[in-house]
Amino acid sequence: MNAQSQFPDEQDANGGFVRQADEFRQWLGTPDADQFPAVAGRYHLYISLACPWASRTLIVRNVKGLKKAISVSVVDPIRDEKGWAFREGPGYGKDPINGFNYLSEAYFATDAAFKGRITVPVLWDKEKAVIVNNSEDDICRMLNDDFGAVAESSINLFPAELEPEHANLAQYIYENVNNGVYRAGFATSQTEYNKAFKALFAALDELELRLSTKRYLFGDQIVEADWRLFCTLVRFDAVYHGHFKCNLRRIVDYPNLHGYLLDLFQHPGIAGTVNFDHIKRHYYFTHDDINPSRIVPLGPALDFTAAHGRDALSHQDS
Ligand SMILES: N[C@@H](CCC(=O)N[C@@H](CS)C(=O)NCC(=O)O)C(=O)O
Repeated sequence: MNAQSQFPDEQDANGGFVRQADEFRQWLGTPDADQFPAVAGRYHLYISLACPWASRTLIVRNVKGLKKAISVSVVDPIRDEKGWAFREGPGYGKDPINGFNYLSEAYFATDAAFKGRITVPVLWDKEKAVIVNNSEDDICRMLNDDFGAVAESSINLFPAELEPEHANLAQYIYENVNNGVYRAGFATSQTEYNKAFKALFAALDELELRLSTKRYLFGDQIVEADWRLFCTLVRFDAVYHGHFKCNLRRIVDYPNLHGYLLDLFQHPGIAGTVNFDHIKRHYYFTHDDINPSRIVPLGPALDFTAAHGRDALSHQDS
């Protein structure tokens, strides 16, 4: 018999965690350009700084130079039975756009019959007052592709010449690392936990090797898959290692992954997207099936300002 699941609707018969599909998948610019033109000032991102999926959208917004064009608000990291809420606190605040108390209000304003889990990130259209999209993959792609000259940076996080390898690696990272830590943490049977755990550490070993000769996943250029991997790595030692029982090794035990993590953390616009108070309080407090005492550990000591030593790998290949 399997243990009680954190999300009973997202559990298979073997005790494996099967994530729900994103519900809102409309696109900015073409082909829905009349509906949702990609213009400055019209869209708002609702995020949690605890959430790895939402943080990726914030990172893409920052590195693309869309801070002025797309506004952001941050929910309270503590999610209770009413879901994500807007309250005043350190690093989060009230909803400046709609005055919502709960993120669920955005979902029900868009679809009164919505029945799934209320998740971040959400890309909100201030003009139509609806959710455009709640898939972080779609949102990252739209922020990269669709804002043209509105984006202050011309960096391309999805270079055409790297496809399809980039998409394949992103999918591999999603399955084994980003969602792999959740599959380990939310498993309700030993067998499913073991499977997720082994796949996760096999993937980390493979990525460690890959990063021994390349500064970033594809050489000198930072692409979306790097930020995707970063969002899990930066949370790993603080929460996944303990809370999700991903404890074969820590990221500090992998010389290349650790240096790579520090390198990305120290990239302009990134450190401010990482909030360990939100990250730790969210995971340890909110998943009460996994941590019923809701005690938030005080450690580990982490130093993201240490020298990363990765510059030497630049220009070696790619
Ligand atoms: N859209 C993402 C998932 C987003 C997601 O699950 N976000 C979490 C926070 S990390 C959330 O909002 N959870 C709300 C809940 O569990 O009720 C995906 O399907 O891959």
